[in-house]
Amino acid sequence: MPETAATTTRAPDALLPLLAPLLHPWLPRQRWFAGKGRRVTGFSLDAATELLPLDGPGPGLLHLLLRVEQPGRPAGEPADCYQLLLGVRDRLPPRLAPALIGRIRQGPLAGRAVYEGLRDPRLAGLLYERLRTPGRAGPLRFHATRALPGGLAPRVLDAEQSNSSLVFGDAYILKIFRRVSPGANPDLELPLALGRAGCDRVPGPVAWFETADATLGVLQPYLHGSRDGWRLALDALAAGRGFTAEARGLGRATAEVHLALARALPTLRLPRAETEDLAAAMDRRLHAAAQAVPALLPYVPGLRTALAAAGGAEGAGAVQRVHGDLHLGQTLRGSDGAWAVIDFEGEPAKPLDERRRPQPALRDVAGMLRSFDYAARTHRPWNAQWAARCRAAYCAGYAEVSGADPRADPALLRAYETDKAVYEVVYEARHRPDWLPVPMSAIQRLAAPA
Ligand SMILES: Nc1ncnc2c1ncn2[C@@H]1O[C@H](COP(=O)(O)OP(=O)(O)O)[C@@H](O)[C@H]1O
Ligand SMILES: O=P(O)(O)O[C@H]1O[C@H](CO)[C@@H](O[C@H]2O[C@H](CO)[C@@H](O)[C@H](O)[C@H]2O)[C@H](O)[C@H]1O
Repeated sequence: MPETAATTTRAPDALLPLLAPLLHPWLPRQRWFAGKGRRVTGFSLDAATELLPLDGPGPGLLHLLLRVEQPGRPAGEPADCYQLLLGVRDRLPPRLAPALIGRIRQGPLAGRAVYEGLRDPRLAGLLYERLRTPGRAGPLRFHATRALPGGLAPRVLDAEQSNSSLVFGDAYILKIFRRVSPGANPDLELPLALGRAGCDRVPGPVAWFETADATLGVLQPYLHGSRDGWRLALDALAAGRGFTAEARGLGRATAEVHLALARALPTLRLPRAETEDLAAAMDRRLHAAAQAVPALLPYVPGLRTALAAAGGAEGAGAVQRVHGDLHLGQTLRGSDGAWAVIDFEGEPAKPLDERRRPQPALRDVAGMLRSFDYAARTHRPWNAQWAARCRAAYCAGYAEVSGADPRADPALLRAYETDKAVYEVVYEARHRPDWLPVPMSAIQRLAAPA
């Protein structure tokens, strides 16, 4: 693969002391920073690539794979690795002032402003140009599956969540993974497989970039004019409208995706010992969660009972690749009314090999059922009936396409809902403490006898 332009891979030892004082206060404030609530005790660099020189006349663009040391890491596990794209300029134009991270204090680059490179259209445009022109830049490899148009204006998507996304000319969206783990990211792997299986519910990747062992970013068609299921659900609630037709359509779309994943990738029937392992893993997650969020402690015995069903329930052993973090915010309804499913990364807090493991398709169904509950709970007054009707319509739509009604295995569904609600408690405690009561109300329900 050709080196597509002059690229310097900086000696990390020289850069890190200059950047560390700036990154130290900035990093924990980012929504996508997964290590919230734990001190940052040090940094190291896996790679530092100058996509544009830092000491040239124009803005520099520095790509970093940064390891962040924090206490409490299990023995033998590496520190979390984050992908950063830093802009470096002498003078920051006023429109980029909000993107400032800090100014370098010493060395040959002293006085230069370091800022979020993705917020600079010039630098974001350069990244897109790299994707259009497959090749290498230091350790970074760029791939494209088709010819892509040039000259598309970039903008950052402000709905910043676990990752960062850039839209180019309302034609393509580039997701930059923030926490990077070795292995194929399912957000590239699954949409590619779904495309091969002829599933048109998922926008297919048209370009991506990676290192030898990790996926770093994926470009896919931007569904211009679409609205996400979460916003649509909240709008319906605010207007006092039901959402059952939409929920049924979502159930149908989920089943189509599951059927296509089962065609494209292996499905398995696990022996009882292995389903017991799945249930044991849920139990371990519950205990870890209760340590992290003590409010869970009184509910642990009841939740354990609900989780145990995952070991022995009827359908527990039928597993396949799944979405892994399905909720209303991962669905988009186009102007034609058709639903698309996005973000196949799985739960960002879980290790990659766990996210890629085949699981019962009910895991995704349970995720979406939780989401209807979330939407209803964020509305005042709480509209329990609205959620119940959506949940029933979603399951009915799913059954119409797949031939299997998720409600036929209530104990298994409840186990997966419980696992999801436990995950949500930890997620909210870390990222949005004000939202903690939402999954806690589900915890109370799920911990009570069925
Ligand atoms: N193909 C797409 N077309 C239109 N909007 C999209 C598309 N993919 C993602 N989005 C928008 O970007 C947001 C973030 O994307 P997502 O994949 O969920 O990222 P994250 O992993 O950061 O949660 C979504 O909520 C959605 O609004
Ligand atoms: O979309 P992400 O991959 O970043 O997923 C994470 O963030 C979600 C919130 O943005 C979180 O979802 C939870 O909140 C939603 C409402 O904001 C709700 O619809 C979901 O049902 C609920 O799980 C998700 O869990 C987390 O992984």
